[in-house]
Amino acid sequence: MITKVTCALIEQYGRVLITQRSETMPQAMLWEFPGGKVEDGETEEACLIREIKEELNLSITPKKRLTPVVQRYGDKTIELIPYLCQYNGGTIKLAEHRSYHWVVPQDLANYDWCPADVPIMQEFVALAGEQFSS
Ligand SMILES: Nc1nc2c([nH]c(=O)n2[C@@H]2O[C@H](COP(=O)(O)OP(=O)(O)OP(=O)(O)O)[C@@H](O)[C@H]2O)c(=O)[nH]1
Repeated sequence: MITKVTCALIEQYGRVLITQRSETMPQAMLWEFPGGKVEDGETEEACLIREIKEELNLSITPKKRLTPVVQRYGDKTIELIPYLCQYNGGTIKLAEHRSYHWVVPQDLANYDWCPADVPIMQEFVALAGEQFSS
């Protein structure tokens, strides 16, 4: 069975929000785009809005679906579904994560990522590059 997991690429002032998983979470200490598992009967967008409120206390609007990544972790397989998201408001309060950074696209490759996030991070960097060259 494939578990659907959404993740949010929340942009503000040319930076994107990334979060570091805590010592006690699977993929401990690695960086990710925040999000979580889609519940039964829930849309991907509703899942993101709920997870980002629960985990970070932020209000967002999902704007554009990027390319999903299927990743095997041991005996579990996830489909990680990324969305570009608009930040609407709120002050970050970390409920689960160890830390967070607002990062410019050219610095994203310097972080130690969850394996599933690497292609998503690269797609985002390519999109950000297009914006500046047009
Ligand atoms: N949220 C999130 N999870 C990710 C990312 N990349 C990645 O491999 N995962 C994996 O996706 C799975 C689900 O993540 P999660 O644990 O945050 O989800 P959740 O809070 O809804 O679930 P839980 O309450 O059962 O732990 C984990 O195995 C996690 O390691 C990512 O960018 N964001």
